[in-house]
Amino acid sequence: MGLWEAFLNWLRSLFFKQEMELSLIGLQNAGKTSLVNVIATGGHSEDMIPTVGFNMRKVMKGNVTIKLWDLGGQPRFRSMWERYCRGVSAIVYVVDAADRENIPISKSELHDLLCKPSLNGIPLLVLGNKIDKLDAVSKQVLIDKMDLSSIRDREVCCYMISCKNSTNIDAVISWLVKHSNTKS
Ligand SMILES: Nc1nc2c(ncn2[C@@H]2O[C@H](COP(=O)(O)OP(=O)(O)OP(=O)(O)O)[C@@H](O)[C@H]2O)c(=O)[nH]1
Ligand SMILES: [Mg+2]
Repeated sequence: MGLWEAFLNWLRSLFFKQEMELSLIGLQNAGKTSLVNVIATGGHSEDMIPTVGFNMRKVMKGNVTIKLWDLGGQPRFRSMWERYCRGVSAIVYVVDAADRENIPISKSELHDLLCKPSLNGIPLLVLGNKIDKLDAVSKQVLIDKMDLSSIRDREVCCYMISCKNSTNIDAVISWLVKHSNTKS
């Protein structure tokens, strides 16, 4: 970053509240909690405990404070998703790209959620996780299977990531930081 750009960013930070609130959604075992961990500490663990209900974590990235709602993905927790997505700066939807069998369920849960009028217009970041696995689908296949092109009422972006190998996590963080001013 050049000196002038850094100066402008600093100036901008004085006028804009660099804060954002996000919700992490997706089926159980998709890797939502792993994503929070890799964003917060850079670490990955194989044995994770399924999230019961939800967890809240605050992470600082540069001068942006990101408040993350990490929700449980098991069927019994899915009815809470909408409540925790209301008013957030962005919805991050995590999909296990290697679990081909469950992608159709993930798709229908996503589209059911986006139908809710309270979530109108909230930007969506879809993450195909676990691309370190050999049977992970490609980005184009994920976009098709999740029917992302049918979503027209909001900004949609998709990245393929691996929490295990930290692949593309930097792209995720810069997308998030770029969307932090929406609440200012
Ligand atoms: N190979 C591989 N495994 C991963 C990756 N990310 C997460 N996992 C594993 O996937 C499993 C589930 O991860 P979690 O982060 O607990 O999944 P979750 O989406 O939070 O699940 P719930 O809390 O039940 O909704 C764990 O065994 C992780 O180690 C990845 O990028 N690659
Ligand atoms: Mg979890």
